[in-house]
Amino acid sequence: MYIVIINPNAGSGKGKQLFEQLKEDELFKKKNCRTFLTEYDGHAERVAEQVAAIHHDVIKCVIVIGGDGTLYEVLNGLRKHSNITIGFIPVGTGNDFARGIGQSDKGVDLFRKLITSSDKKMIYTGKFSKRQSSHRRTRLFMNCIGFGLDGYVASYANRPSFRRWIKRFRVRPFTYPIALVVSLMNYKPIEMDMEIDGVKKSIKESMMVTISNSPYYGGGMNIAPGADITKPYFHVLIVGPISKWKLLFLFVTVFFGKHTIFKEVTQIKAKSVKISSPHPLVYQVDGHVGSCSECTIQTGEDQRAILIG
Ligand SMILES: Nc1ncnc2c1ncn2[C@@H]1O[C@H](COP(=O)(O)OP(=O)(O)OP(=O)(O)O)[C@@H](O)[C@H]1O
Repeated sequence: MYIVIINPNAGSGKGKQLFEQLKEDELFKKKNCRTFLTEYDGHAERVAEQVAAIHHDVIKCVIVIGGDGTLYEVLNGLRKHSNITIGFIPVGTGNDFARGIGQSDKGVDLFRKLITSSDKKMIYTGKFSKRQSSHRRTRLFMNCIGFGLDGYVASYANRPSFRRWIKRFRVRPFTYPIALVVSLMNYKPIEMDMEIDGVKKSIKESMMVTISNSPYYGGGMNIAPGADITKPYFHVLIVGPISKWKLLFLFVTVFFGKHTIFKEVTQIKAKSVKISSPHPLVYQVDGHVGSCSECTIQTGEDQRAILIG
């Protein structure tokens, strides 16, 4: 059985457009895919969880049609069923997961490839656990988790009014760069303590810390050049104190993966990172925004098969 979970709103309506095309596709009709359209934030996760609980032994693959945020939700909905393969058709704003695994096909063609081929990639999913008041909550992620400026940019980019503006002026590929420029205006560096593979590091001032499983984020920014989701370690990037103008310039070079040559940038490979701060830290994880004062991030344990077509 194929399960297809579609976010119709992803990519400002691209999800819905693709669904309309798929409904006319012979292979889609023949395979009798069970299709679910998401209706709200968190719906994809609920659907994936419920469907897997009932049909886990007959599901061939869960195909996600959406952006990285929808993929993140489905991954978490399936977290008790690591044997279920995921297929992903990107129709989002950023599409960084697909870029990271080198998937260039799109739309109906990609759907046909995923259904007819059995080529899979085993990937490591990241895991983060934050302390919220008295309890801990563990979640999985595909691409990256970023603290500080990263969180502010994602939060701005997710605002419905900003998304409407982006759609109106047809500047969707520039969603994250524009959000970055606006967020930077009022941004203040963060203070934190880190523990990287057990080694303590106290950071008085940092613009951002990004822990990446995959090279890209923000719609094609090569934030962790060389990161590989099939390897059991993260690329941790720490940007120290830096002027706002220089940081803007640094972000131009991120598209070419050249930002690591700046003296303010430190890049470390690690399996486990612990972050704590006396102040709430805003973060983004695969485009979802949150805040916490302590977080542990790990990789190397959870593996999952991804259909690559
Ligand atoms: N029907 C819906 N209406 C509004 N929001 C939705 C709906 N379905 C899902 N969502 C929420 O929209 C969020 C963003 O969607 P998604 O990430 O798929 O697209 P995107 O933001 O365009 O792409 P990207 O993450 O690649 O930048 C999802 O994480 C989910 O919480």
